[in-house]
Amino acid sequence: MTLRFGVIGTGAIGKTHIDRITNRLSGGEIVAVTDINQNSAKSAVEEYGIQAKVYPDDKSLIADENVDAVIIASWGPAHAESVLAAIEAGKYVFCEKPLATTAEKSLEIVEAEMKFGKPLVQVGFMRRYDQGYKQMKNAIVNNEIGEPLMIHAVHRNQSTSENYTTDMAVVDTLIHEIDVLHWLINDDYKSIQAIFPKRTTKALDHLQDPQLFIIETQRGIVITVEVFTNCQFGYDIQCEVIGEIGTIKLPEVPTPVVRKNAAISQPILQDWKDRFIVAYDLEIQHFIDSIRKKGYPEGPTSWDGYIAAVTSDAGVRAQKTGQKELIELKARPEFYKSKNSPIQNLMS
Ligand SMILES: NC(=O)C1=CN([C@@H]2O[C@H](COP(=O)(O)OP(=O)(O)OC[C@H]3O[C@@H](n4cnc5c(N)ncnc54)[C@H](O)[C@@H]3O)[C@@H](O)[C@H]2O)C=CC1
Ligand SMILES: O=C1[C@@H](O)[C@H](O)[C@@H](O)[C@H](O)[C@H]1O
Repeated sequence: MTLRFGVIGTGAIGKTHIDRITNRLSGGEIVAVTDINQNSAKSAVEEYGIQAKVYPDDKSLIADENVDAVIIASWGPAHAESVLAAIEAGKYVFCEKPLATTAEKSLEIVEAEMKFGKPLVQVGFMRRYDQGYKQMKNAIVNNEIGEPLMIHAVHRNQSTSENYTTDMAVVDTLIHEIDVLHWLINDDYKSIQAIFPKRTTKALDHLQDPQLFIIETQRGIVITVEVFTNCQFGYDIQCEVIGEIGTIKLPEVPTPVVRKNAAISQPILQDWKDRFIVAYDLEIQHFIDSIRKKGYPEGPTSWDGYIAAVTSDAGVRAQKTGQKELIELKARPEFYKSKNSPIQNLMS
C-alpha cells in the first residue's frame, strides 16, 4: 500500500519533505496540504506538480479519509495541537522537531498515544540517521575510545530571521544536540547551564548570540555546546567525544578542495537542507517503510520528544537564571521500552 500523506505547514522544510516524497523516496504520496498562509499551500501544489487537495486548516486535513499519515512542519508552538488531533483520528504522524515546546504538552502527547494503544508518532530528529553520527555511535558501543568523559559540540547557523528569539537557541536549535548526544552515549541528562558570552554585532538587538551550554549526564559526562546562529560563514555542525583512551570526531561533509590564487580552499555548506539531506531522506523512508511493514513508525518516538522537551524547558530556565538547572525525567513507560527501540533499529 502507498502511504498517503497530508502536509501541515508548507514552508521551508515542509516543501523539502513534499519534494523528497514526490521525487526521491518510495512508497509515499502527498494527497493533501494545508498552511495558514493558503497561498503557500497552493504554490507548493503547483511547484511540485502534485495532485493534492488544499485544506483551510489542520483539522479538516486530518479528517480526510484519504490521509493515512500527516507531516507536521508548521511553527513549533503549533505542533502539539496538530499531533493530538492526528492521534485522536488514529493517523500516523511525522512531526518536525520540537514535538511540543513544553514538557507538559509533550507528556500530553505521550499519554494520548499510550491511550490510543499503539505508536503513531515519529519525531524529526534526523541526526540519528546521519552516517557520521552513526559511525561515532558504533565506535562508542564497540568501546573503541573507552568510556566517554566529555563531549564538545558546535551548532552554527549562518544567520537567523528577525522572528528568531533567544529561547529558540534552545527550543529550536540546541534541541538537535539534546536529542542526538544522549542517544550517542546512551546516558540521561542531569543538569544544564547557559552562559552568555560577548554578543556578536551581526545579530539583531533582541537576540543573545552566541550562547554556550554546559550539560552534565547521570554518569558524569560533561558536554559543552556552542550555539552561534549568526556566525556569517556557513552551516557548521561539529561534535567530538573524548573517551578514556581516544577521541572520536564527527566527519566533515566532503566538499571539493580547490587550489587557486596561491591558496587551498574548501567550501562550507550553507544550510541544514544540504548538510542533512541524506539523513532527512532516510528518516522519512524509515517512517514509510516501518508503517508499511510493521504497522507503526520505528524512528524517534514521542518519548524522545518528551526527553528533549524536559531538557529544553530546563535550558530555557537556565538562560534566565544563569544557574545550573536540573533535568528531571519521569520513568520511561513500558510502552516505549520495546525491543524495537529507535536505538536498536539505527544500530542494525
Ligand atoms: N529537522 C530539521 O533540521 C529542521 C526542522 N525544522 C522545523 O520544522 C518546522 C518548520 O520550520 P521551517 O519550515 O523552517 O519554517 P517556515 O516558517 O519556513 O515554515 C513554517 C510554515 O508553517 C506555516 N504554519 C504556521 N502555523 C501553522 C498552522 N497552525 N497550521 C498550518 N500551517 C502553519 C507557516 O505559514 C509557514 O509556511 C519548525 O518546527 C522547525 O523547527 C526546520 C528546519 C530544519
Ligand atoms: O532545525 C533547524 C532549524 O529549525 C533551526 O533554526 C536551526 O538552528 C537548525 O540548525 C536546523 O537544523
